[in-house]
Amino acid sequence: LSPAQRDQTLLEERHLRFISPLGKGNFGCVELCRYDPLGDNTGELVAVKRLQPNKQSTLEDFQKEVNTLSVLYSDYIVKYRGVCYSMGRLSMSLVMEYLPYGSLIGYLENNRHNVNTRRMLLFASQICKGMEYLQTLRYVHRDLAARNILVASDSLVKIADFGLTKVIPFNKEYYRVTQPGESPIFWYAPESISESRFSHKSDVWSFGVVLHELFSYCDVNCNPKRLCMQEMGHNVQGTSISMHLANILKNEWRLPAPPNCPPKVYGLMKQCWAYSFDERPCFSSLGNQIETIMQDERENPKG
Ligand SMILES: CCS(=O)(=O)N1CC(CC#N)(n2cc(-c3nc(Nc4ccc(C(=O)OC(C)(C)C)cc4)nc4[nH]ccc34)cn2)C1
Repeated sequence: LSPAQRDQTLLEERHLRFISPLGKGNFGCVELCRYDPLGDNTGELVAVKRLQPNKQSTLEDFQKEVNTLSVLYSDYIVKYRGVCYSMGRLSMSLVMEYLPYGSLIGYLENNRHNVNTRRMLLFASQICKGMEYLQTLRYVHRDLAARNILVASDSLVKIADFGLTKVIPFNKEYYRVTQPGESPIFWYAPESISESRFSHKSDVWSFGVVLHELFSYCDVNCNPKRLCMQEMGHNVQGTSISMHLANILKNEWRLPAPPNCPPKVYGLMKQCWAYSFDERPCFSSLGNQIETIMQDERENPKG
């Protein structure tokens, strides 16, 4: 964006009217606000991510997240609306479109009985398209999980929360992080767990875990962390949890098929969970396979 255009996305803190909290994470929180410059309640509802300045999260990291989201244009990625500086640029807020149905986890828990296989496959194909777009810009999301997928309507989901997103350098096919921080290791590919290597193919692994969450209706009793901890036995002595997890994955253990999950869908998950990253499918191949399964579902609906 040119400096002049960029100013359009420079919003004024004083026009943001707080309404209610929407979500919370380790480095920030998200609020529902109305951006109401006319002061007559005709302004747009927006989701505002406030930076919780603490030791880990810095203004610099947050600025990178804003810079990432501000250049992404996809129907399947939450829209950037602008940025607000406050405390004389010592703090900032990221303003985004408000998605009324909230996170995929809450949506599936509350709508379990009217979300059938076809709808789940539609959501899966939308996430896949969003990830395919991200890949064209050489971004790896690094935190693809149902908790970071938002529901715009009964037939549209979007990828959100680009706090861990990194650009892969042009001379490499992966990104290596130094400080793993609060890692969601139960969504991580083996090479991400043991070598902190992140690539489009490690995002594909996480996509497989999101498929598992989708077809488990995000049921808390069979979420990835719980199933992995059960497999490892809760008495993980000595070896760190991540070492233990890396071992069971190396010994070919994988998340079990969710109850009533169509075999072809579990087959997709298994492809995403190929131990070596070059055997995992790319997002465009996954998208095509999902479309094919959707076609079969249309012809002989089971779920
Ligand atoms: C990681 C640290 S984080 O703190 O930055 N953080 C958490 C995060 C995880 C992700 N993604 N998050 C994003 C939103 C969010 N929510 C929404 N709408 C809704 C609509 C309804 C509801 C709802 O019913 O909620 C209750 C509490 C059950 C009543 C919730 C949210 N629209 C959005 N547009 C852009 C972001 C965004 C919320 N949490 C990102």
